[in-house]
Amino acid sequence: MAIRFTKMHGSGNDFVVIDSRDGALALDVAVIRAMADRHTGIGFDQLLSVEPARDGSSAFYYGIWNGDGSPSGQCGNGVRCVAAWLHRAGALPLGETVRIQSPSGPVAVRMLDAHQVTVDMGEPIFDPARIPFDAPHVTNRYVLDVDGQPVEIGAVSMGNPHAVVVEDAVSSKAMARLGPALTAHPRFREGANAGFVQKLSRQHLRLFVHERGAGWTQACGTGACAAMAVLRHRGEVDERVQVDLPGGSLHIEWSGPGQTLWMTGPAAFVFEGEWLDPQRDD
Ligand SMILES: N[C@H](CCC[C@H](N)C(=O)O)C(=O)O
Repeated sequence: MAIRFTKMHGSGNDFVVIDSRDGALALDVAVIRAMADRHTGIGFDQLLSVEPARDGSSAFYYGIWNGDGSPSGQCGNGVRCVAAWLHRAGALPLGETVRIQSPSGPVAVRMLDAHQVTVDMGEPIFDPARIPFDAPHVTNRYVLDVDGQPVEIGAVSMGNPHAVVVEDAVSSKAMARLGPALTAHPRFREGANAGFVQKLSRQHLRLFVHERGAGWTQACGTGACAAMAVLRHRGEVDERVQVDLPGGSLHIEWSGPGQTLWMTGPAAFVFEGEWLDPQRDD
């Protein structure tokens, strides 16, 4: 079966976007993993499907799968690309705010221009039971045992689970080991995206993320939201923060508990193509 797709990226976090507004898409894990392969497939961090709305108040629903085939509840860079894709398809006028349903709930997107998107990401969730993260109650800091070593983290959900390590200078060797270890830590029973954030000032962060289901990525939108939210919750950053990731910068705005968090950043088109089922013999 041939599947048409659009290749996109948000600050270097790359995606395949598939039009399933007719609701007909049915992909199994094996096909997603084959498409994700950067040698024998298309290559992507996540696959995003644009589907008919599943509730009365959203314009569309979008599905999210990591390159390893695992599902996710939210994708910050991805939903900006879905918004730009809808705009290019004539389904989202510039400046109009539209609700898009995701597996973890609705977000609201607005095209500032053809390549910059601002997203109401909802309120960061610190309740361990909703992250999910194994802890008796909410605190600003948790200490995990990683291979016998104590590691201090913040834990938060943006519709997907995040472990945030705040370090002044994370050695790349330590980070290379800690990223996968935190992603697979048993206290995150559904896994976690592991962010390593350096505070350059109260308005400026540098972030590296080892993503659940995708590994180290050029950028992680929910990771940028999570890192800012953890530091804001500790009172260590202002309500408007620039987050620099290897692939680009995102702008996060959150005044605090009870308020919604906004993320603004780019969305870029790369190419369009057709996935040919590798089993086809023609
Ligand atoms: N790996 C994530 C999903 C993609 C998140 C990231 N690409 C973003 O921009 O937020 C997870 O399994 O929760």
